[in-house]
Amino acid sequence: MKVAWAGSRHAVEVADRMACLVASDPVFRKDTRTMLSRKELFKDTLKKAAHAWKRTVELHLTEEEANLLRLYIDQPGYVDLHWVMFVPAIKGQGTEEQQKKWLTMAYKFQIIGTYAQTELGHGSNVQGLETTATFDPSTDEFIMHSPTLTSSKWWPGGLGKTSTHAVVYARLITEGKDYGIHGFIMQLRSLDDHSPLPGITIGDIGGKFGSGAYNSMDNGVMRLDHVRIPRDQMLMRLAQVTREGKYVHSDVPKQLLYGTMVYVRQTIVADASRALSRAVCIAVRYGAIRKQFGSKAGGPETQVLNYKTQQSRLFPFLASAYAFRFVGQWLKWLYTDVTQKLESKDFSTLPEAHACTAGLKSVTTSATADAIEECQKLCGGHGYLNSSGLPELFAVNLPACTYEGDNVVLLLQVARFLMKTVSQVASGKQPVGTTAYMGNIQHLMQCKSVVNTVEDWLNPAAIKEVFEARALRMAVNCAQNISKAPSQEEGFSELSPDLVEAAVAHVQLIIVTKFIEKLQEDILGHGVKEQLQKLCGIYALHLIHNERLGKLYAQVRPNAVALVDAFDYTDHYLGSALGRYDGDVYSALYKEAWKDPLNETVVPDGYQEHLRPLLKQQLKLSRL
Ligand SMILES: CCCCC/C=C\C/C=C\C/C=C\C/C=C\C/C=C\C=C\C(=O)SCCNC(=O)CCNC(=O)[C@H](O)C(C)(C)COP(=O)(O)OP(=O)(O)OC[C@H]1O[C@@H](n2cnc3c(N)ncnc32)[C@H](O)[C@@H]1OP(=O)(O)O
Ligand SMILES: Cc1cc2nc3c(=O)[nH]c(=O)nc-3n(C[C@H](O)[C@H](O)[C@H](O)COP(=O)(O)OP(=O)(O)OC[C@H]3O[C@@H](n4cnc5c(N)ncnc54)[C@H](O)[C@@H]3O)c2cc1C
Repeated sequence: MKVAWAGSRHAVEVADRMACLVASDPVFRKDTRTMLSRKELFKDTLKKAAHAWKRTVELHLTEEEANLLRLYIDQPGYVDLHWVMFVPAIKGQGTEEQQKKWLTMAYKFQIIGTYAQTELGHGSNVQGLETTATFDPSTDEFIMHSPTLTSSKWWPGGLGKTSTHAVVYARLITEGKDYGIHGFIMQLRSLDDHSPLPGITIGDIGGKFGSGAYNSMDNGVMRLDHVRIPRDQMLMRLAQVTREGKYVHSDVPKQLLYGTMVYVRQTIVADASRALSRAVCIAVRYGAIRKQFGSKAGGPETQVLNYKTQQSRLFPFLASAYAFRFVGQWLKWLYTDVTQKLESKDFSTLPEAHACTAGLKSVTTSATADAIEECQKLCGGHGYLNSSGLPELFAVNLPACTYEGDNVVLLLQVARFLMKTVSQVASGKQPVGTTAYMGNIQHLMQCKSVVNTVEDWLNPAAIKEVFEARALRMAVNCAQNISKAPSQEEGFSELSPDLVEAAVAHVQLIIVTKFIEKLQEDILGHGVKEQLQKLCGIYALHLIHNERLGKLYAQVRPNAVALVDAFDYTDHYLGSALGRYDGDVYSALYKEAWKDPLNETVVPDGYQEHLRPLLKQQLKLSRL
């Protein structure tokens, strides 16, 4: 089962090695992280990142191993933005020459970069960004400026205190004309003493939700006051400005400017499956240990995991963790395929890549955030403790519903793609890729229920057809209602709640389809495929509230712990007294409690000043 989850024996081996490397290194301890002040936590993050780099160099780690090291350290910090966004942005939007110059320094960590797109006034609406980059032909420079308060760059990770450079997105103005948003490389801080360069005001935007969590990341604010950069620091793969100031657009779609976001969205689907699997691992293992209430005859108490209500709340999340893992593996293939096609100037699959990355990022992160919160409740009071690992897991992963694109905004992008497809089908064009099912419109719009017997509900072909019919009917219904509106734009706006639902149905069809396709592969291990088939059934049927679920839950229960052990997480990475592999929950909870600084003294600070006088006064009053 480990191989099915990890993807290959090699992946299992590398993951185990990196997880143990982190778990065995005291510098990477994280059990006291939620007890640190914001400044202590930030400094701890700098220490960990520097140590991780040192170990990477000492051990000659590969890029795959170094990424896993960063992942198992599990502490958001500037390195994430450097590797996950700054480097990909230069790769995707820089010329060969610019890549050579800047990536050489970035790979050697001679500079630390971030991705500065969002502003105080605009995040979702990229075309509404206000920062300006005005070309000055007299000096062959761009003048980078924040013309308004709302144009302040706001949120970029690492911007506050660590990044020395950034890819800054700004309105390109030359010869008096505004050509819209383009990317520029800017140095922000001195490489000698780390002080901000002239004209740059920069700092952290302040504390964020949850203790520990994303507070390890210095999300920053930056204002630019007519800062000059050389013309060759405009990322010029997609468009150029000549020495004379002429704007020249390359023969590539302007949406490639958004390429970095598409890349990160596809990685986030894998992150969501990982975060969800961690929460499910904790809740399932704890549910097998925790006993509450026994038979009336005074028999042994019952494992809470045996309660049908616990199973009906928890097992869909177990199934979703596997479903998101498999669709994330497919999405990584799709992204790679589209990127290869782009190299040969084949842009035909760009819309599909945008719709799939946007839709899957949205659906998986929303489901994961909701599931982690529910896993906290599934663990009762102890799920609320930081030592359970669940509050921090929730706090770190909740923003994934917003960063890299607000989930509703992204679903509306999917809806736009679906409406275009429906109109193309109406004009006789055969859809391909993830919308191919829409070409079967006659059959799917009229087909009676393809599932008549209870057993049909476990027939993958029948389930797939049910999800195709559901998605198609919702999309066609929206298209028909939009066509009745005074204009396409008004109709789209009026129908946007329904369009979001139709987009979710389409994305859930993709997830179900990829789970079914995964089960058609050779899957190693005795009985593994059968278990995955049950999880596929649970994932699909829980989305349409089917009465077969109870039987499936009962069939999965005996293997539930084995299914979460297959995630192969160390206790260090799981970071949970409830989810420990050895199940020694109560002694772990008790031990963790005493680490809290509040327990450093038996009589608490503040007693003499505030509690003792009060108690004495009340005692005196009671004797009057
Ligand atoms: C982080 C640490 C965690 C610790 C754990 C450790 C390790 C974990 C491993 C790695 C970390 C993983 C993840 C962490 C990474 C990120 C988190 C941290 C940082 C976050 C960074 C950010 O948030 S960066 C900023 C993100 N911002 C956005 O996403 C903005 C969203 N808005 C947009 O994308 C656009 O504004 C828009 C798409 C909504 C609208 O764009 P617009 O230009 O207005 O276009 P239209 O809507 O008019 O459409 C025009 C046509 O273009 C098509 N299109 C739009 N977008 C794209 C695209 N991206 N690709 C291709 N095509 C696109 C659109 O479909 C239209 O086409 P048609 O005209 O044919 O319909
Ligand atoms: C932890 C974290 C890290 C981040 N890191 C970075 C970073 O490194 N670099 C960077 O550039 N940015 C970063 N961001 C910013 C992030 O990308 C934006 O917050 C995100 O794109 C959402 O944009 P917004 O904040 O403007 O939300 P808004 O768009 O203002 O959303 C507010 C509400 O308006 C709704 N809404 C907006 N437009 C529409 C519409 N057309 N139709 C219907 N509803 C709509 C949304 O659904 C939402 O409910 C980060 C954010 C977070 C939380």
